[in-house]
Amino acid sequence: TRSTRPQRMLKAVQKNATKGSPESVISAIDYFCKHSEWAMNVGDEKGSILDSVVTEVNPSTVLELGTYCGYSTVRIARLLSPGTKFITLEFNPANVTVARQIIAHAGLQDKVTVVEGSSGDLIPQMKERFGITTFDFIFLDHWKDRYLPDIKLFEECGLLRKGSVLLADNVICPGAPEYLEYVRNSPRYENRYYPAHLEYTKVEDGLEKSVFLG
Ligand SMILES: Nc1ncnc2c1ncn2[C@@H]1O[C@H](/C=C/CNC(=O)c2cc([N+](=O)[O-])cc(O)c2O)[C@@H](O)[C@H]1O
Ligand SMILES: [Mg+2]
Repeated sequence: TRSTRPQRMLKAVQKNATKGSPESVISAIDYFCKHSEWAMNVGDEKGSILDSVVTEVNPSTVLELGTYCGYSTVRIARLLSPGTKFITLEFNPANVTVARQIIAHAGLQDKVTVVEGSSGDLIPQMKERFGITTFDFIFLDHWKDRYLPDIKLFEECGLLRKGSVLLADNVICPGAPEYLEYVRNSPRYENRYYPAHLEYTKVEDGLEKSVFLG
């Protein structure tokens, strides 16, 4: 049967990227998406903004929602200090398999734990299963209608502390209007919008950074 786009992306990484080099894995995926097949990775333009926020926060605990093929996982993991606890959640087992291989090709398999399952089920398990108290940095890039229920889940489960930073992809395209309205109208968050473009296109998109005020 025909291969899937994530499988073709993995092949492109294994063929073109230097093993153990996160930068070459990132470049190989961006090249694949620009010249072979578009894919919903955060991409290089928004990826640079992601890099700058991760570097600024310098988190000790990180959560990513929606691993997909592991592109943003590699971008984040390559910037983390030793000893940082980084968990990424993905409910499609085929994507978990591809992501783990792309992350391993970058040599970052010891920096991040890819957990198969849905955020709705796994977020309430973070404390007991992974020994997490609170997350310093959270990257939201899964189904857009899950952003709002999941931020409420973070609050309910006590997984945010004063200063926790949430960064949400695609708040313009495909859009997460209910999430945006929530964080921008809540007195518990300080927000900043980073304008950019939908990965590998000229379509307007951007990232919303929200700092929990406690
Ligand atoms: N609740 C959940 N728990 C765990 N994993 C979950 C999840 N919901 C979705 N996922 C996984 O996260 C990825 C989905 C991303 C949705 N992004 C998108 O739909 C998307 C679309 C465009 N676009 O259409 O232009 C551009 C983008 O940058 C995008 O991120 C898939 O790998 C999916 O299996
Ligand atoms: Mg996205």
